[in-house]
Amino acid sequence: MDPKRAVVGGKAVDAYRKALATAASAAAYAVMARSMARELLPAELRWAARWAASAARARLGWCERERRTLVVRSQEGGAGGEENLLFDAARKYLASRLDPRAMRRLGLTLARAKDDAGRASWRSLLFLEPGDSTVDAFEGVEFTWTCVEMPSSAGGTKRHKAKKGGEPGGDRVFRLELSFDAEHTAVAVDRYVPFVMEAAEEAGRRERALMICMNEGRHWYKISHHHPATFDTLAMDPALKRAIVDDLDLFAGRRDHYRRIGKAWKRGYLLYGPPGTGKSSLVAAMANRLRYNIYDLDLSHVESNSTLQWLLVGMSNRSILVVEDIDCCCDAMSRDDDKAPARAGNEGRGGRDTGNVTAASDADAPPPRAAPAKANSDNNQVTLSGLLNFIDGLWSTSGEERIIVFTTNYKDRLDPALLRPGRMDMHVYMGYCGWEAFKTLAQNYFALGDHKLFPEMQGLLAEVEVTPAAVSEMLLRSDDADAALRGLKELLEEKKLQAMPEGKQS
Ligand SMILES: Nc1ncnc2c1ncn2[C@@H]1O[C@H](COP(=O)(O)OP(=O)(O)OP(=O)(O)O)[C@@H](O)[C@H]1O
Repeated sequence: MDPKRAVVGGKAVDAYRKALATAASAAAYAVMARSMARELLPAELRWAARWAASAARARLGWCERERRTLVVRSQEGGAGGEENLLFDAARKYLASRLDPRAMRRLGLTLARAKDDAGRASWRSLLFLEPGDSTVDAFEGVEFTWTCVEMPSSAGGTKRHKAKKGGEPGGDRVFRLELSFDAEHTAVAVDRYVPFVMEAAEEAGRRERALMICMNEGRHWYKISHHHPATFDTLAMDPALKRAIVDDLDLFAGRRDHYRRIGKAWKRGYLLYGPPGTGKSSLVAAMANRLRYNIYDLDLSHVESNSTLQWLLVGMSNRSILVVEDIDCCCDAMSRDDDKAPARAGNEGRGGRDTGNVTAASDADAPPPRAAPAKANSDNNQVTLSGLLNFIDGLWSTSGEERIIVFTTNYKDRLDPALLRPGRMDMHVYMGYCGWEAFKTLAQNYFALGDHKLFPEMQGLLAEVEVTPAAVSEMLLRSDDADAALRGLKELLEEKKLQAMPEGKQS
């Protein structure tokens, strides 16, 4: 062995021994001093010494802050009580906040969720292990969540324990403790706890499978909604897309605003443009963004205003009511009304009746004349005014967070009642495929940001009317981007030729 290294090693061992001896004697002195003080000093003097120490700490700003703790048990009122919804919400909220990279130890479990149609799905869920804590910040205040294991006798029935607040399949029961500085009690109770509940609800909504509901008789039939359209995949003018997204986000976050101004929390969009320009895709993108269910109302299957009312009140909150091709519905309703003059003057509820469906604007229609009783008894034919009145009236107060979308290929054919200001809040034109829309499609289909055919494509798209649906169809034809773009170029050239006056085609 190198003698130099042996000397250095020996010195290190000596230094370590000395440090150990010093630490041991310091600890022994401390223990001795504390027991001497306890025996020799009277209680009053000890109390005074403690008081002086804490006063000194307070002066120097070292005072320990007063803390408050809210205990969130899995069952209200202890064992066997009602399930505590806040416990569930807090667990869900924490699951979305816990970061496995930042924590030494975390629980992981599988949770079973059911969608509105009763279909089950599984997802993994992180949770705090007993004895562990995590800190969350809200409005600049630190909140500490701690998971505490409860004595087994306090946990309720075995079945209950396994279901709520317990380890899946086990019989251990936990509670959550939320602690914070006492001065922030109002923030905790008035704002943080509601925020946690809201965030947990939102997390639940994000996980929930979406449904599309179709009417039959007075009922809605639900099926899962898996339309993959999103605002990223929608090919349309970027500024218009941004405006719609902003409008939707503003709407969805405005519960208090709508309450304050005393208006129903609903918003109407009229989507118009040629077939195949993405109106239905836009509705799907809206639903996917907001996590709303879609209610696709087929008015041709609705026999009467009363059926319509049943259907509308049967819709859930946070949903989109869609009436496609509303111009055709208006036509059909107008024709019905022409054929049945006896019904005139008796449509709708609450006396907001126009009687004349073509003049469905409730604002402009003359007051209805008293109608014969017979006419009243069979006046239930569904009308545009019935639909609009109900959407504006009773229905809008029977639920919250509703979006109404009417689509049409022919805006100019619409009844003026539909276009009246305040009825459809936003009119969105879905047009032919322009250069920007094409770039989105090229990106979606082939992850292409650029291509040698792009300059030519840009020129052709400026001259030719082609729908995004037709472009999508050409891009779908091949997995090879070059081949697909060549096919599309041929289609555009052909369309350009067709659009030329006959003499100029060569
Ligand atoms: N703007 C678009 N962005 C992306 N894809 C689109 C767009 N427009 C159409 N498509 C494609 O074409 C298909 C048909 O489009 P969609 O049904 O949304 O059009 P539409 O305007 O609702 O037509 P219609 O008026 O006939 O109901 C979609 O499934 C999609 O693949």
